[in-house]
Amino acid sequence: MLYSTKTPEQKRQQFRELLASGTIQQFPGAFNPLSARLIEEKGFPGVYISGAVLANDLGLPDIGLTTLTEVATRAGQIARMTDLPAIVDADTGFGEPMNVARSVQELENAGLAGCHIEDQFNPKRCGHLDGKNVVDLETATKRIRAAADARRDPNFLIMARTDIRATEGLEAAQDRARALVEAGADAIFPEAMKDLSEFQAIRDAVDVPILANMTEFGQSALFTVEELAGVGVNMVIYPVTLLRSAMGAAERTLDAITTTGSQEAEVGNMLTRARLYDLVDYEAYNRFDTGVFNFQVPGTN
Ligand SMILES: C[C@](O)(C(=O)O)[C@H](CC(=O)O)C(=O)O
Ligand SMILES: [Mg+2]
Repeated sequence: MLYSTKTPEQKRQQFRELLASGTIQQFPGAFNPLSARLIEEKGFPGVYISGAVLANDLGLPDIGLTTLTEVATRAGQIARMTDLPAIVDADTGFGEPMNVARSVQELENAGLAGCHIEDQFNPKRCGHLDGKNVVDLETATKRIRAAADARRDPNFLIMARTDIRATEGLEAAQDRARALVEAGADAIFPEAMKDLSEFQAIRDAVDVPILANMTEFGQSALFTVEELAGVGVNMVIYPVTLLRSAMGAAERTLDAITTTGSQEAEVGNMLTRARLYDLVDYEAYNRFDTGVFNFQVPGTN
């Protein structure tokens, strides 16, 4: 009821244990707080919060237009609706290394279990598009060092994302991944890997957990969780998947209303009223209300 029953510290500890478990972890992307509850109910171990989704949800393209305040607020709303650890996409960290330090503290305050910070130039773009630029090694490592030094909870996970594969190739990505770990990264997100052997190459380069981004319509094929586990990937995200599904469903329903004059044809695909009430834990609020209001004050009647 109301919100998570676990503290952010407990969730960060839980996240560290999941990553150390030796089993690959699947984190679907929540597009709002309610979808985080659905992810938890379906048995997933954690929630991803995508920068692309946060931007697109506001009707904006994913080019670094969202502010730290917007991202921390929305990510916090999502994180507090679930007992699962939630990690957030912090883009380039919202500025210079000093800003990155502040960003990490704000995301800690918002109850997140970790974040990833990438080595793109600002304005950044989706990692699966052409025309990306990455910052030099010194700038990239300074961002990560600032992030790692700024956290107060040692379990808050700092993941370094590198976009360098697209511009300088796989060996450069291996070198950069090693340098980012050296700078304090707890995990590596190698962006836009072309095939499984590339994930394997990153696995061979570093000892920390690595993440695979299974975003649709991108550079990587949609590998199965078994395939990714086979090359040593520790966690996989489906960042925009639920937003794409939900918006696809919304478009079909709007078209049905237009073409048939009613939404009737789509009702079977909708979450029922009962399921929706279930997700918001309606029943528990009823019980709470009854408990509060059904009492007698001794001696007054
Ligand atoms: C993972 C990602 O950074 C995101 O914001 O979700 C995006 C996803 C996408 O645009 O499909 C990315 O840059 O890969
Ligand atoms: Mg992003």
